[in-house]
Amino acid sequence: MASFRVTGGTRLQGEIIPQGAKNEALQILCAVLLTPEKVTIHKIPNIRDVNKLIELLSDMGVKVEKLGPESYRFQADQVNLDYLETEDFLKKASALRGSVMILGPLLARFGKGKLSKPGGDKIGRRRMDTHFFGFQKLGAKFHYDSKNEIFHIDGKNLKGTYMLLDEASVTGTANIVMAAVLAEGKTTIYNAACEPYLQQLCDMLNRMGAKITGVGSNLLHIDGVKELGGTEHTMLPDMIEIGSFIGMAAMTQSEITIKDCQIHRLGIIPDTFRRMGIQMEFRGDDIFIPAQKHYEIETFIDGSILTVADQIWPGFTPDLLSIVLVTATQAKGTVLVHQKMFESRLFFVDKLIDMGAQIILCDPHRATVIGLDRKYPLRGIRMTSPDIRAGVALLIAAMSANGVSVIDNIEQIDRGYQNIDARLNALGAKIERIS
Ligand SMILES: CC(=O)N[C@H]1[C@@H](OP(=O)(O)OP(=O)(O)OC[C@H]2O[C@@H](n3ccc(=O)[nH]c3=O)[C@H](O)[C@@H]2O)O[C@H](CO)[C@@H](O)[C@@H]1O
Ligand SMILES: C=C(OP(=O)(O)O)C(=O)O
Repeated sequence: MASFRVTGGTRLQGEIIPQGAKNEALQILCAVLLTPEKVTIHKIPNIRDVNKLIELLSDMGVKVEKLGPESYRFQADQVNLDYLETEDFLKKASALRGSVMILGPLLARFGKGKLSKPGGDKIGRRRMDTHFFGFQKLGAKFHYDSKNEIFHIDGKNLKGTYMLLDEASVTGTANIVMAAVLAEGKTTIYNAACEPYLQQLCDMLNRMGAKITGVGSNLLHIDGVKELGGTEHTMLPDMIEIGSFIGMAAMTQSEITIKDCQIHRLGIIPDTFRRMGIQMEFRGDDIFIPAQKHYEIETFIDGSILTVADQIWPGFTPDLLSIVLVTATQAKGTVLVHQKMFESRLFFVDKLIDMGAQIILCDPHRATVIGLDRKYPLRGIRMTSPDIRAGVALLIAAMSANGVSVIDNIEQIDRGYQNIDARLNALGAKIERIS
């Protein structure tokens, strides 16, 4: 297990380019299985989860050609379905959450799919019922081998239908859309998730010949087609990384410019950080954040405590709540952070409390942060990163703290943040990777 040794108290300065979006990449990479033709993808982040998925695709027989540091070409013209029967496949697939999205394409194109329980963050219950209900509505048969924790899905000749999803699951919607594009007839998906990741996936599928309308809304209409062709696709900048950099700049009193953010695709993210008192300026498509000694959290109009809660898109993404929370620890004012979706994502606050932050964990879903307004800096400590976003929140806390911190289990951070130590050190951070 590797660790970061972080010397706190340094200010960052300069420009940083966000990586391609992790959660978009996981969807887009799975979609290459839908066609025997070549698919070229740009701005693929060089992160653990994405690299594991590329390796899995390659082991399944997909031809993978690296064209440049962030560009690859894939061709799934000879997928080896026998590989799905191996222990190696089950083990590799269960190493990340995103692997679940190979099921939709496999079902659509080959009439069957199989997967062991996917990995990803241990942030509470992460059910997958929506995925399988959707496949079943399209006519597939689902079987769960509970002893070995293996999901089986079978069904040739999928038929389009109407479905109302029981929840707007992000990966669930992606999976069902990828199964439905090759089903016969019309599929309507209501209560679909509509994150930019999904908009990008649908746009890419349409370029491959799919017929999807309603993209960006929670009502998707899909006219099934017989086959899909190749295409070229470029990933959006990672909005979670952008939000992480905004919080990091505020906490460390740094002046940074986040380049090429595609601001119009960030939804409510910039406004949410503004409500935390963080100044930012849009300069074309860059976000400039000035060094700020103080930032004051707004109250609601009636004077009551601001609540920042997660919601399905276009609400505030749950993946940035840990960043909002850590940023609030040095703000002036109070905020209630309400993590509705996951029940184990706020427990990392005990580490921030050890560092000197004033936080009351009201229950597993809600934490009240009383900002210190920099009257007392956080203290460096040794801690473990429990999940990807808490990991970066702890990194931000350590960068702002007095003294040295050690963060263990940084594999969690490496899952989703590309070369983060080197990129931040280039701006003046002092982060050392130790093993
Ligand atoms: C690889 C990937 O893309 N992972 C993202 C994806 O995970 P993932 O697709 O696994 O998450 P889901 O959208 O399925 O669900 C997230 C959680 O929220 C709950 N839920 C979901 C929808 C809803 O309307 N109400 C509700 O309570 C679910 O039961 C689950 O506990 O979406 C999550 C929610 O944005 C993000 O945190 C993950 O980073
Ligand atoms: C929870 C996350 O990832 P995963 O779904 O891959 O665990 C995340 O990206 O914040």
